[in-house]
Amino acid sequence: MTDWTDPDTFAQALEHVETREKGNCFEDFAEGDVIEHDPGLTLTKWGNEAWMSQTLNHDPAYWRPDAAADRGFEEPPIHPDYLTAATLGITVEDLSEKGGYFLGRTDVRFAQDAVYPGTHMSVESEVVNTATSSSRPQYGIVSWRTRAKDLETDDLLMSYERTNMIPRREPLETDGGATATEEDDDNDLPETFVTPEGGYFEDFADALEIADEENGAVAYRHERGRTQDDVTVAQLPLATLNTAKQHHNVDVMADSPSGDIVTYGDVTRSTALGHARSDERTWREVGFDDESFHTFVTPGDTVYAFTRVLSADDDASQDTAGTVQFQHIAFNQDDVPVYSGTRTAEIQKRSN
Ligand SMILES: C/C(=C\C(=O)O)C(=O)SCCNC(=O)CCNC(=O)[C@H](O)C(C)(C)COP(=O)(O)OP(=O)(O)OC[C@H]1O[C@@H](n2cnc3c(N)ncnc32)[C@H](O)[C@@H]1OP(=O)(O)O
Repeated sequence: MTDWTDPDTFAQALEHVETREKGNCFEDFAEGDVIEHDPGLTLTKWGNEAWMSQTLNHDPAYWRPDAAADRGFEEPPIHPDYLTAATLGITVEDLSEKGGYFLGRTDVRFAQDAVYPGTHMSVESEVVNTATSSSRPQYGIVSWRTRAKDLETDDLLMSYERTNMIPRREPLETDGGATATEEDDDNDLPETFVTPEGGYFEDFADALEIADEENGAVAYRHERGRTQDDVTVAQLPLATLNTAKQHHNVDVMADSPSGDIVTYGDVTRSTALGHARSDERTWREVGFDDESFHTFVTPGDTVYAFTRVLSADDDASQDTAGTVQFQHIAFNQDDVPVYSGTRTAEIQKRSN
């Protein structure tokens, strides 16, 4: 009788059987398609705290009831980064499990003042664009508009537009691109770099004024770094039901360009944002735009953050805050940018 567990026999069996594949290829997406994502996720205090602790988002308003009350929350709410990561995590099985890389995201907006633990989410995505990748004929580029709702009330919680590279079932016959353009080496970095004196709205507004007078920029780096480990690379994305093999299958990823599992883009950006927020008095997160993931982050890499202050506007949802627009750049131990994006946040005023 055949012993199917004999290693030689089993190796032969593996050669002959089909693999029950997961995920969709580029050809499976057509503009206008709406996909309702099956996995549900209940936003838990545990998930929230695991995410925030490991990404160094230690703002007391998300941890302590008294600090939450001071900020106008009923209880410590779900952190906007965890809400964002959990929304995207649920979509991976349908949208990008085939192996697509998360290239970027824009128009990230939060529809509620706060979302609380215990909220059951339902998430859907609409295909808004499909495009040929001129540089990589084995991939296409797909963008989706994703919306997360409260399953019970149907209220919108958040939405964004995300873009991924998605493997084609049939690689396109092209010359492979040759689209590289001459890099423009000219940079127009200012001579003066101003650092705000503190983390209140006025500190950012004052720094912008000084920079303006000196033809400079408000730009600085944050001291903290977070080295990527099993928890950040594999555990955090899996806790959002993100099934992307990039984050947890070392065997498959050994043959990929990164040669290793890679950090979930939302972990990279949330970690950099955590560093930045530790140097400011955040009141509310308003939104994010033009987010890009420039290169891989792998276990052992350290994520640092750099901030540029773009504008400060004395207008917010309440008088005790103003609105600041930042550009945040996450970079690694070799000073290579791995993520960039603009962020709009309400920042507390000093008089508060
Ligand atoms: C959740 C998840 C996965 C999932 O979801 O399941 C993850 O967390 S995974 C981890 C986070 N992620 C990464 O680790 C990727 C880091 N990144 C890279 O490693 C490199 O980026 C690359 C190897 C992928 C490509 O490398 P590269 O080929 O040198 O890159 P580029 O030439 O810049 O871009 C190629 C083509 O993508 C177009 N393009 C770029 N950015 C955008 C954008 N923002 N919007 C629309 N189109 C864009 C570009 O316009 C070009 O288009 P063409 O092919 O037509 O020229």
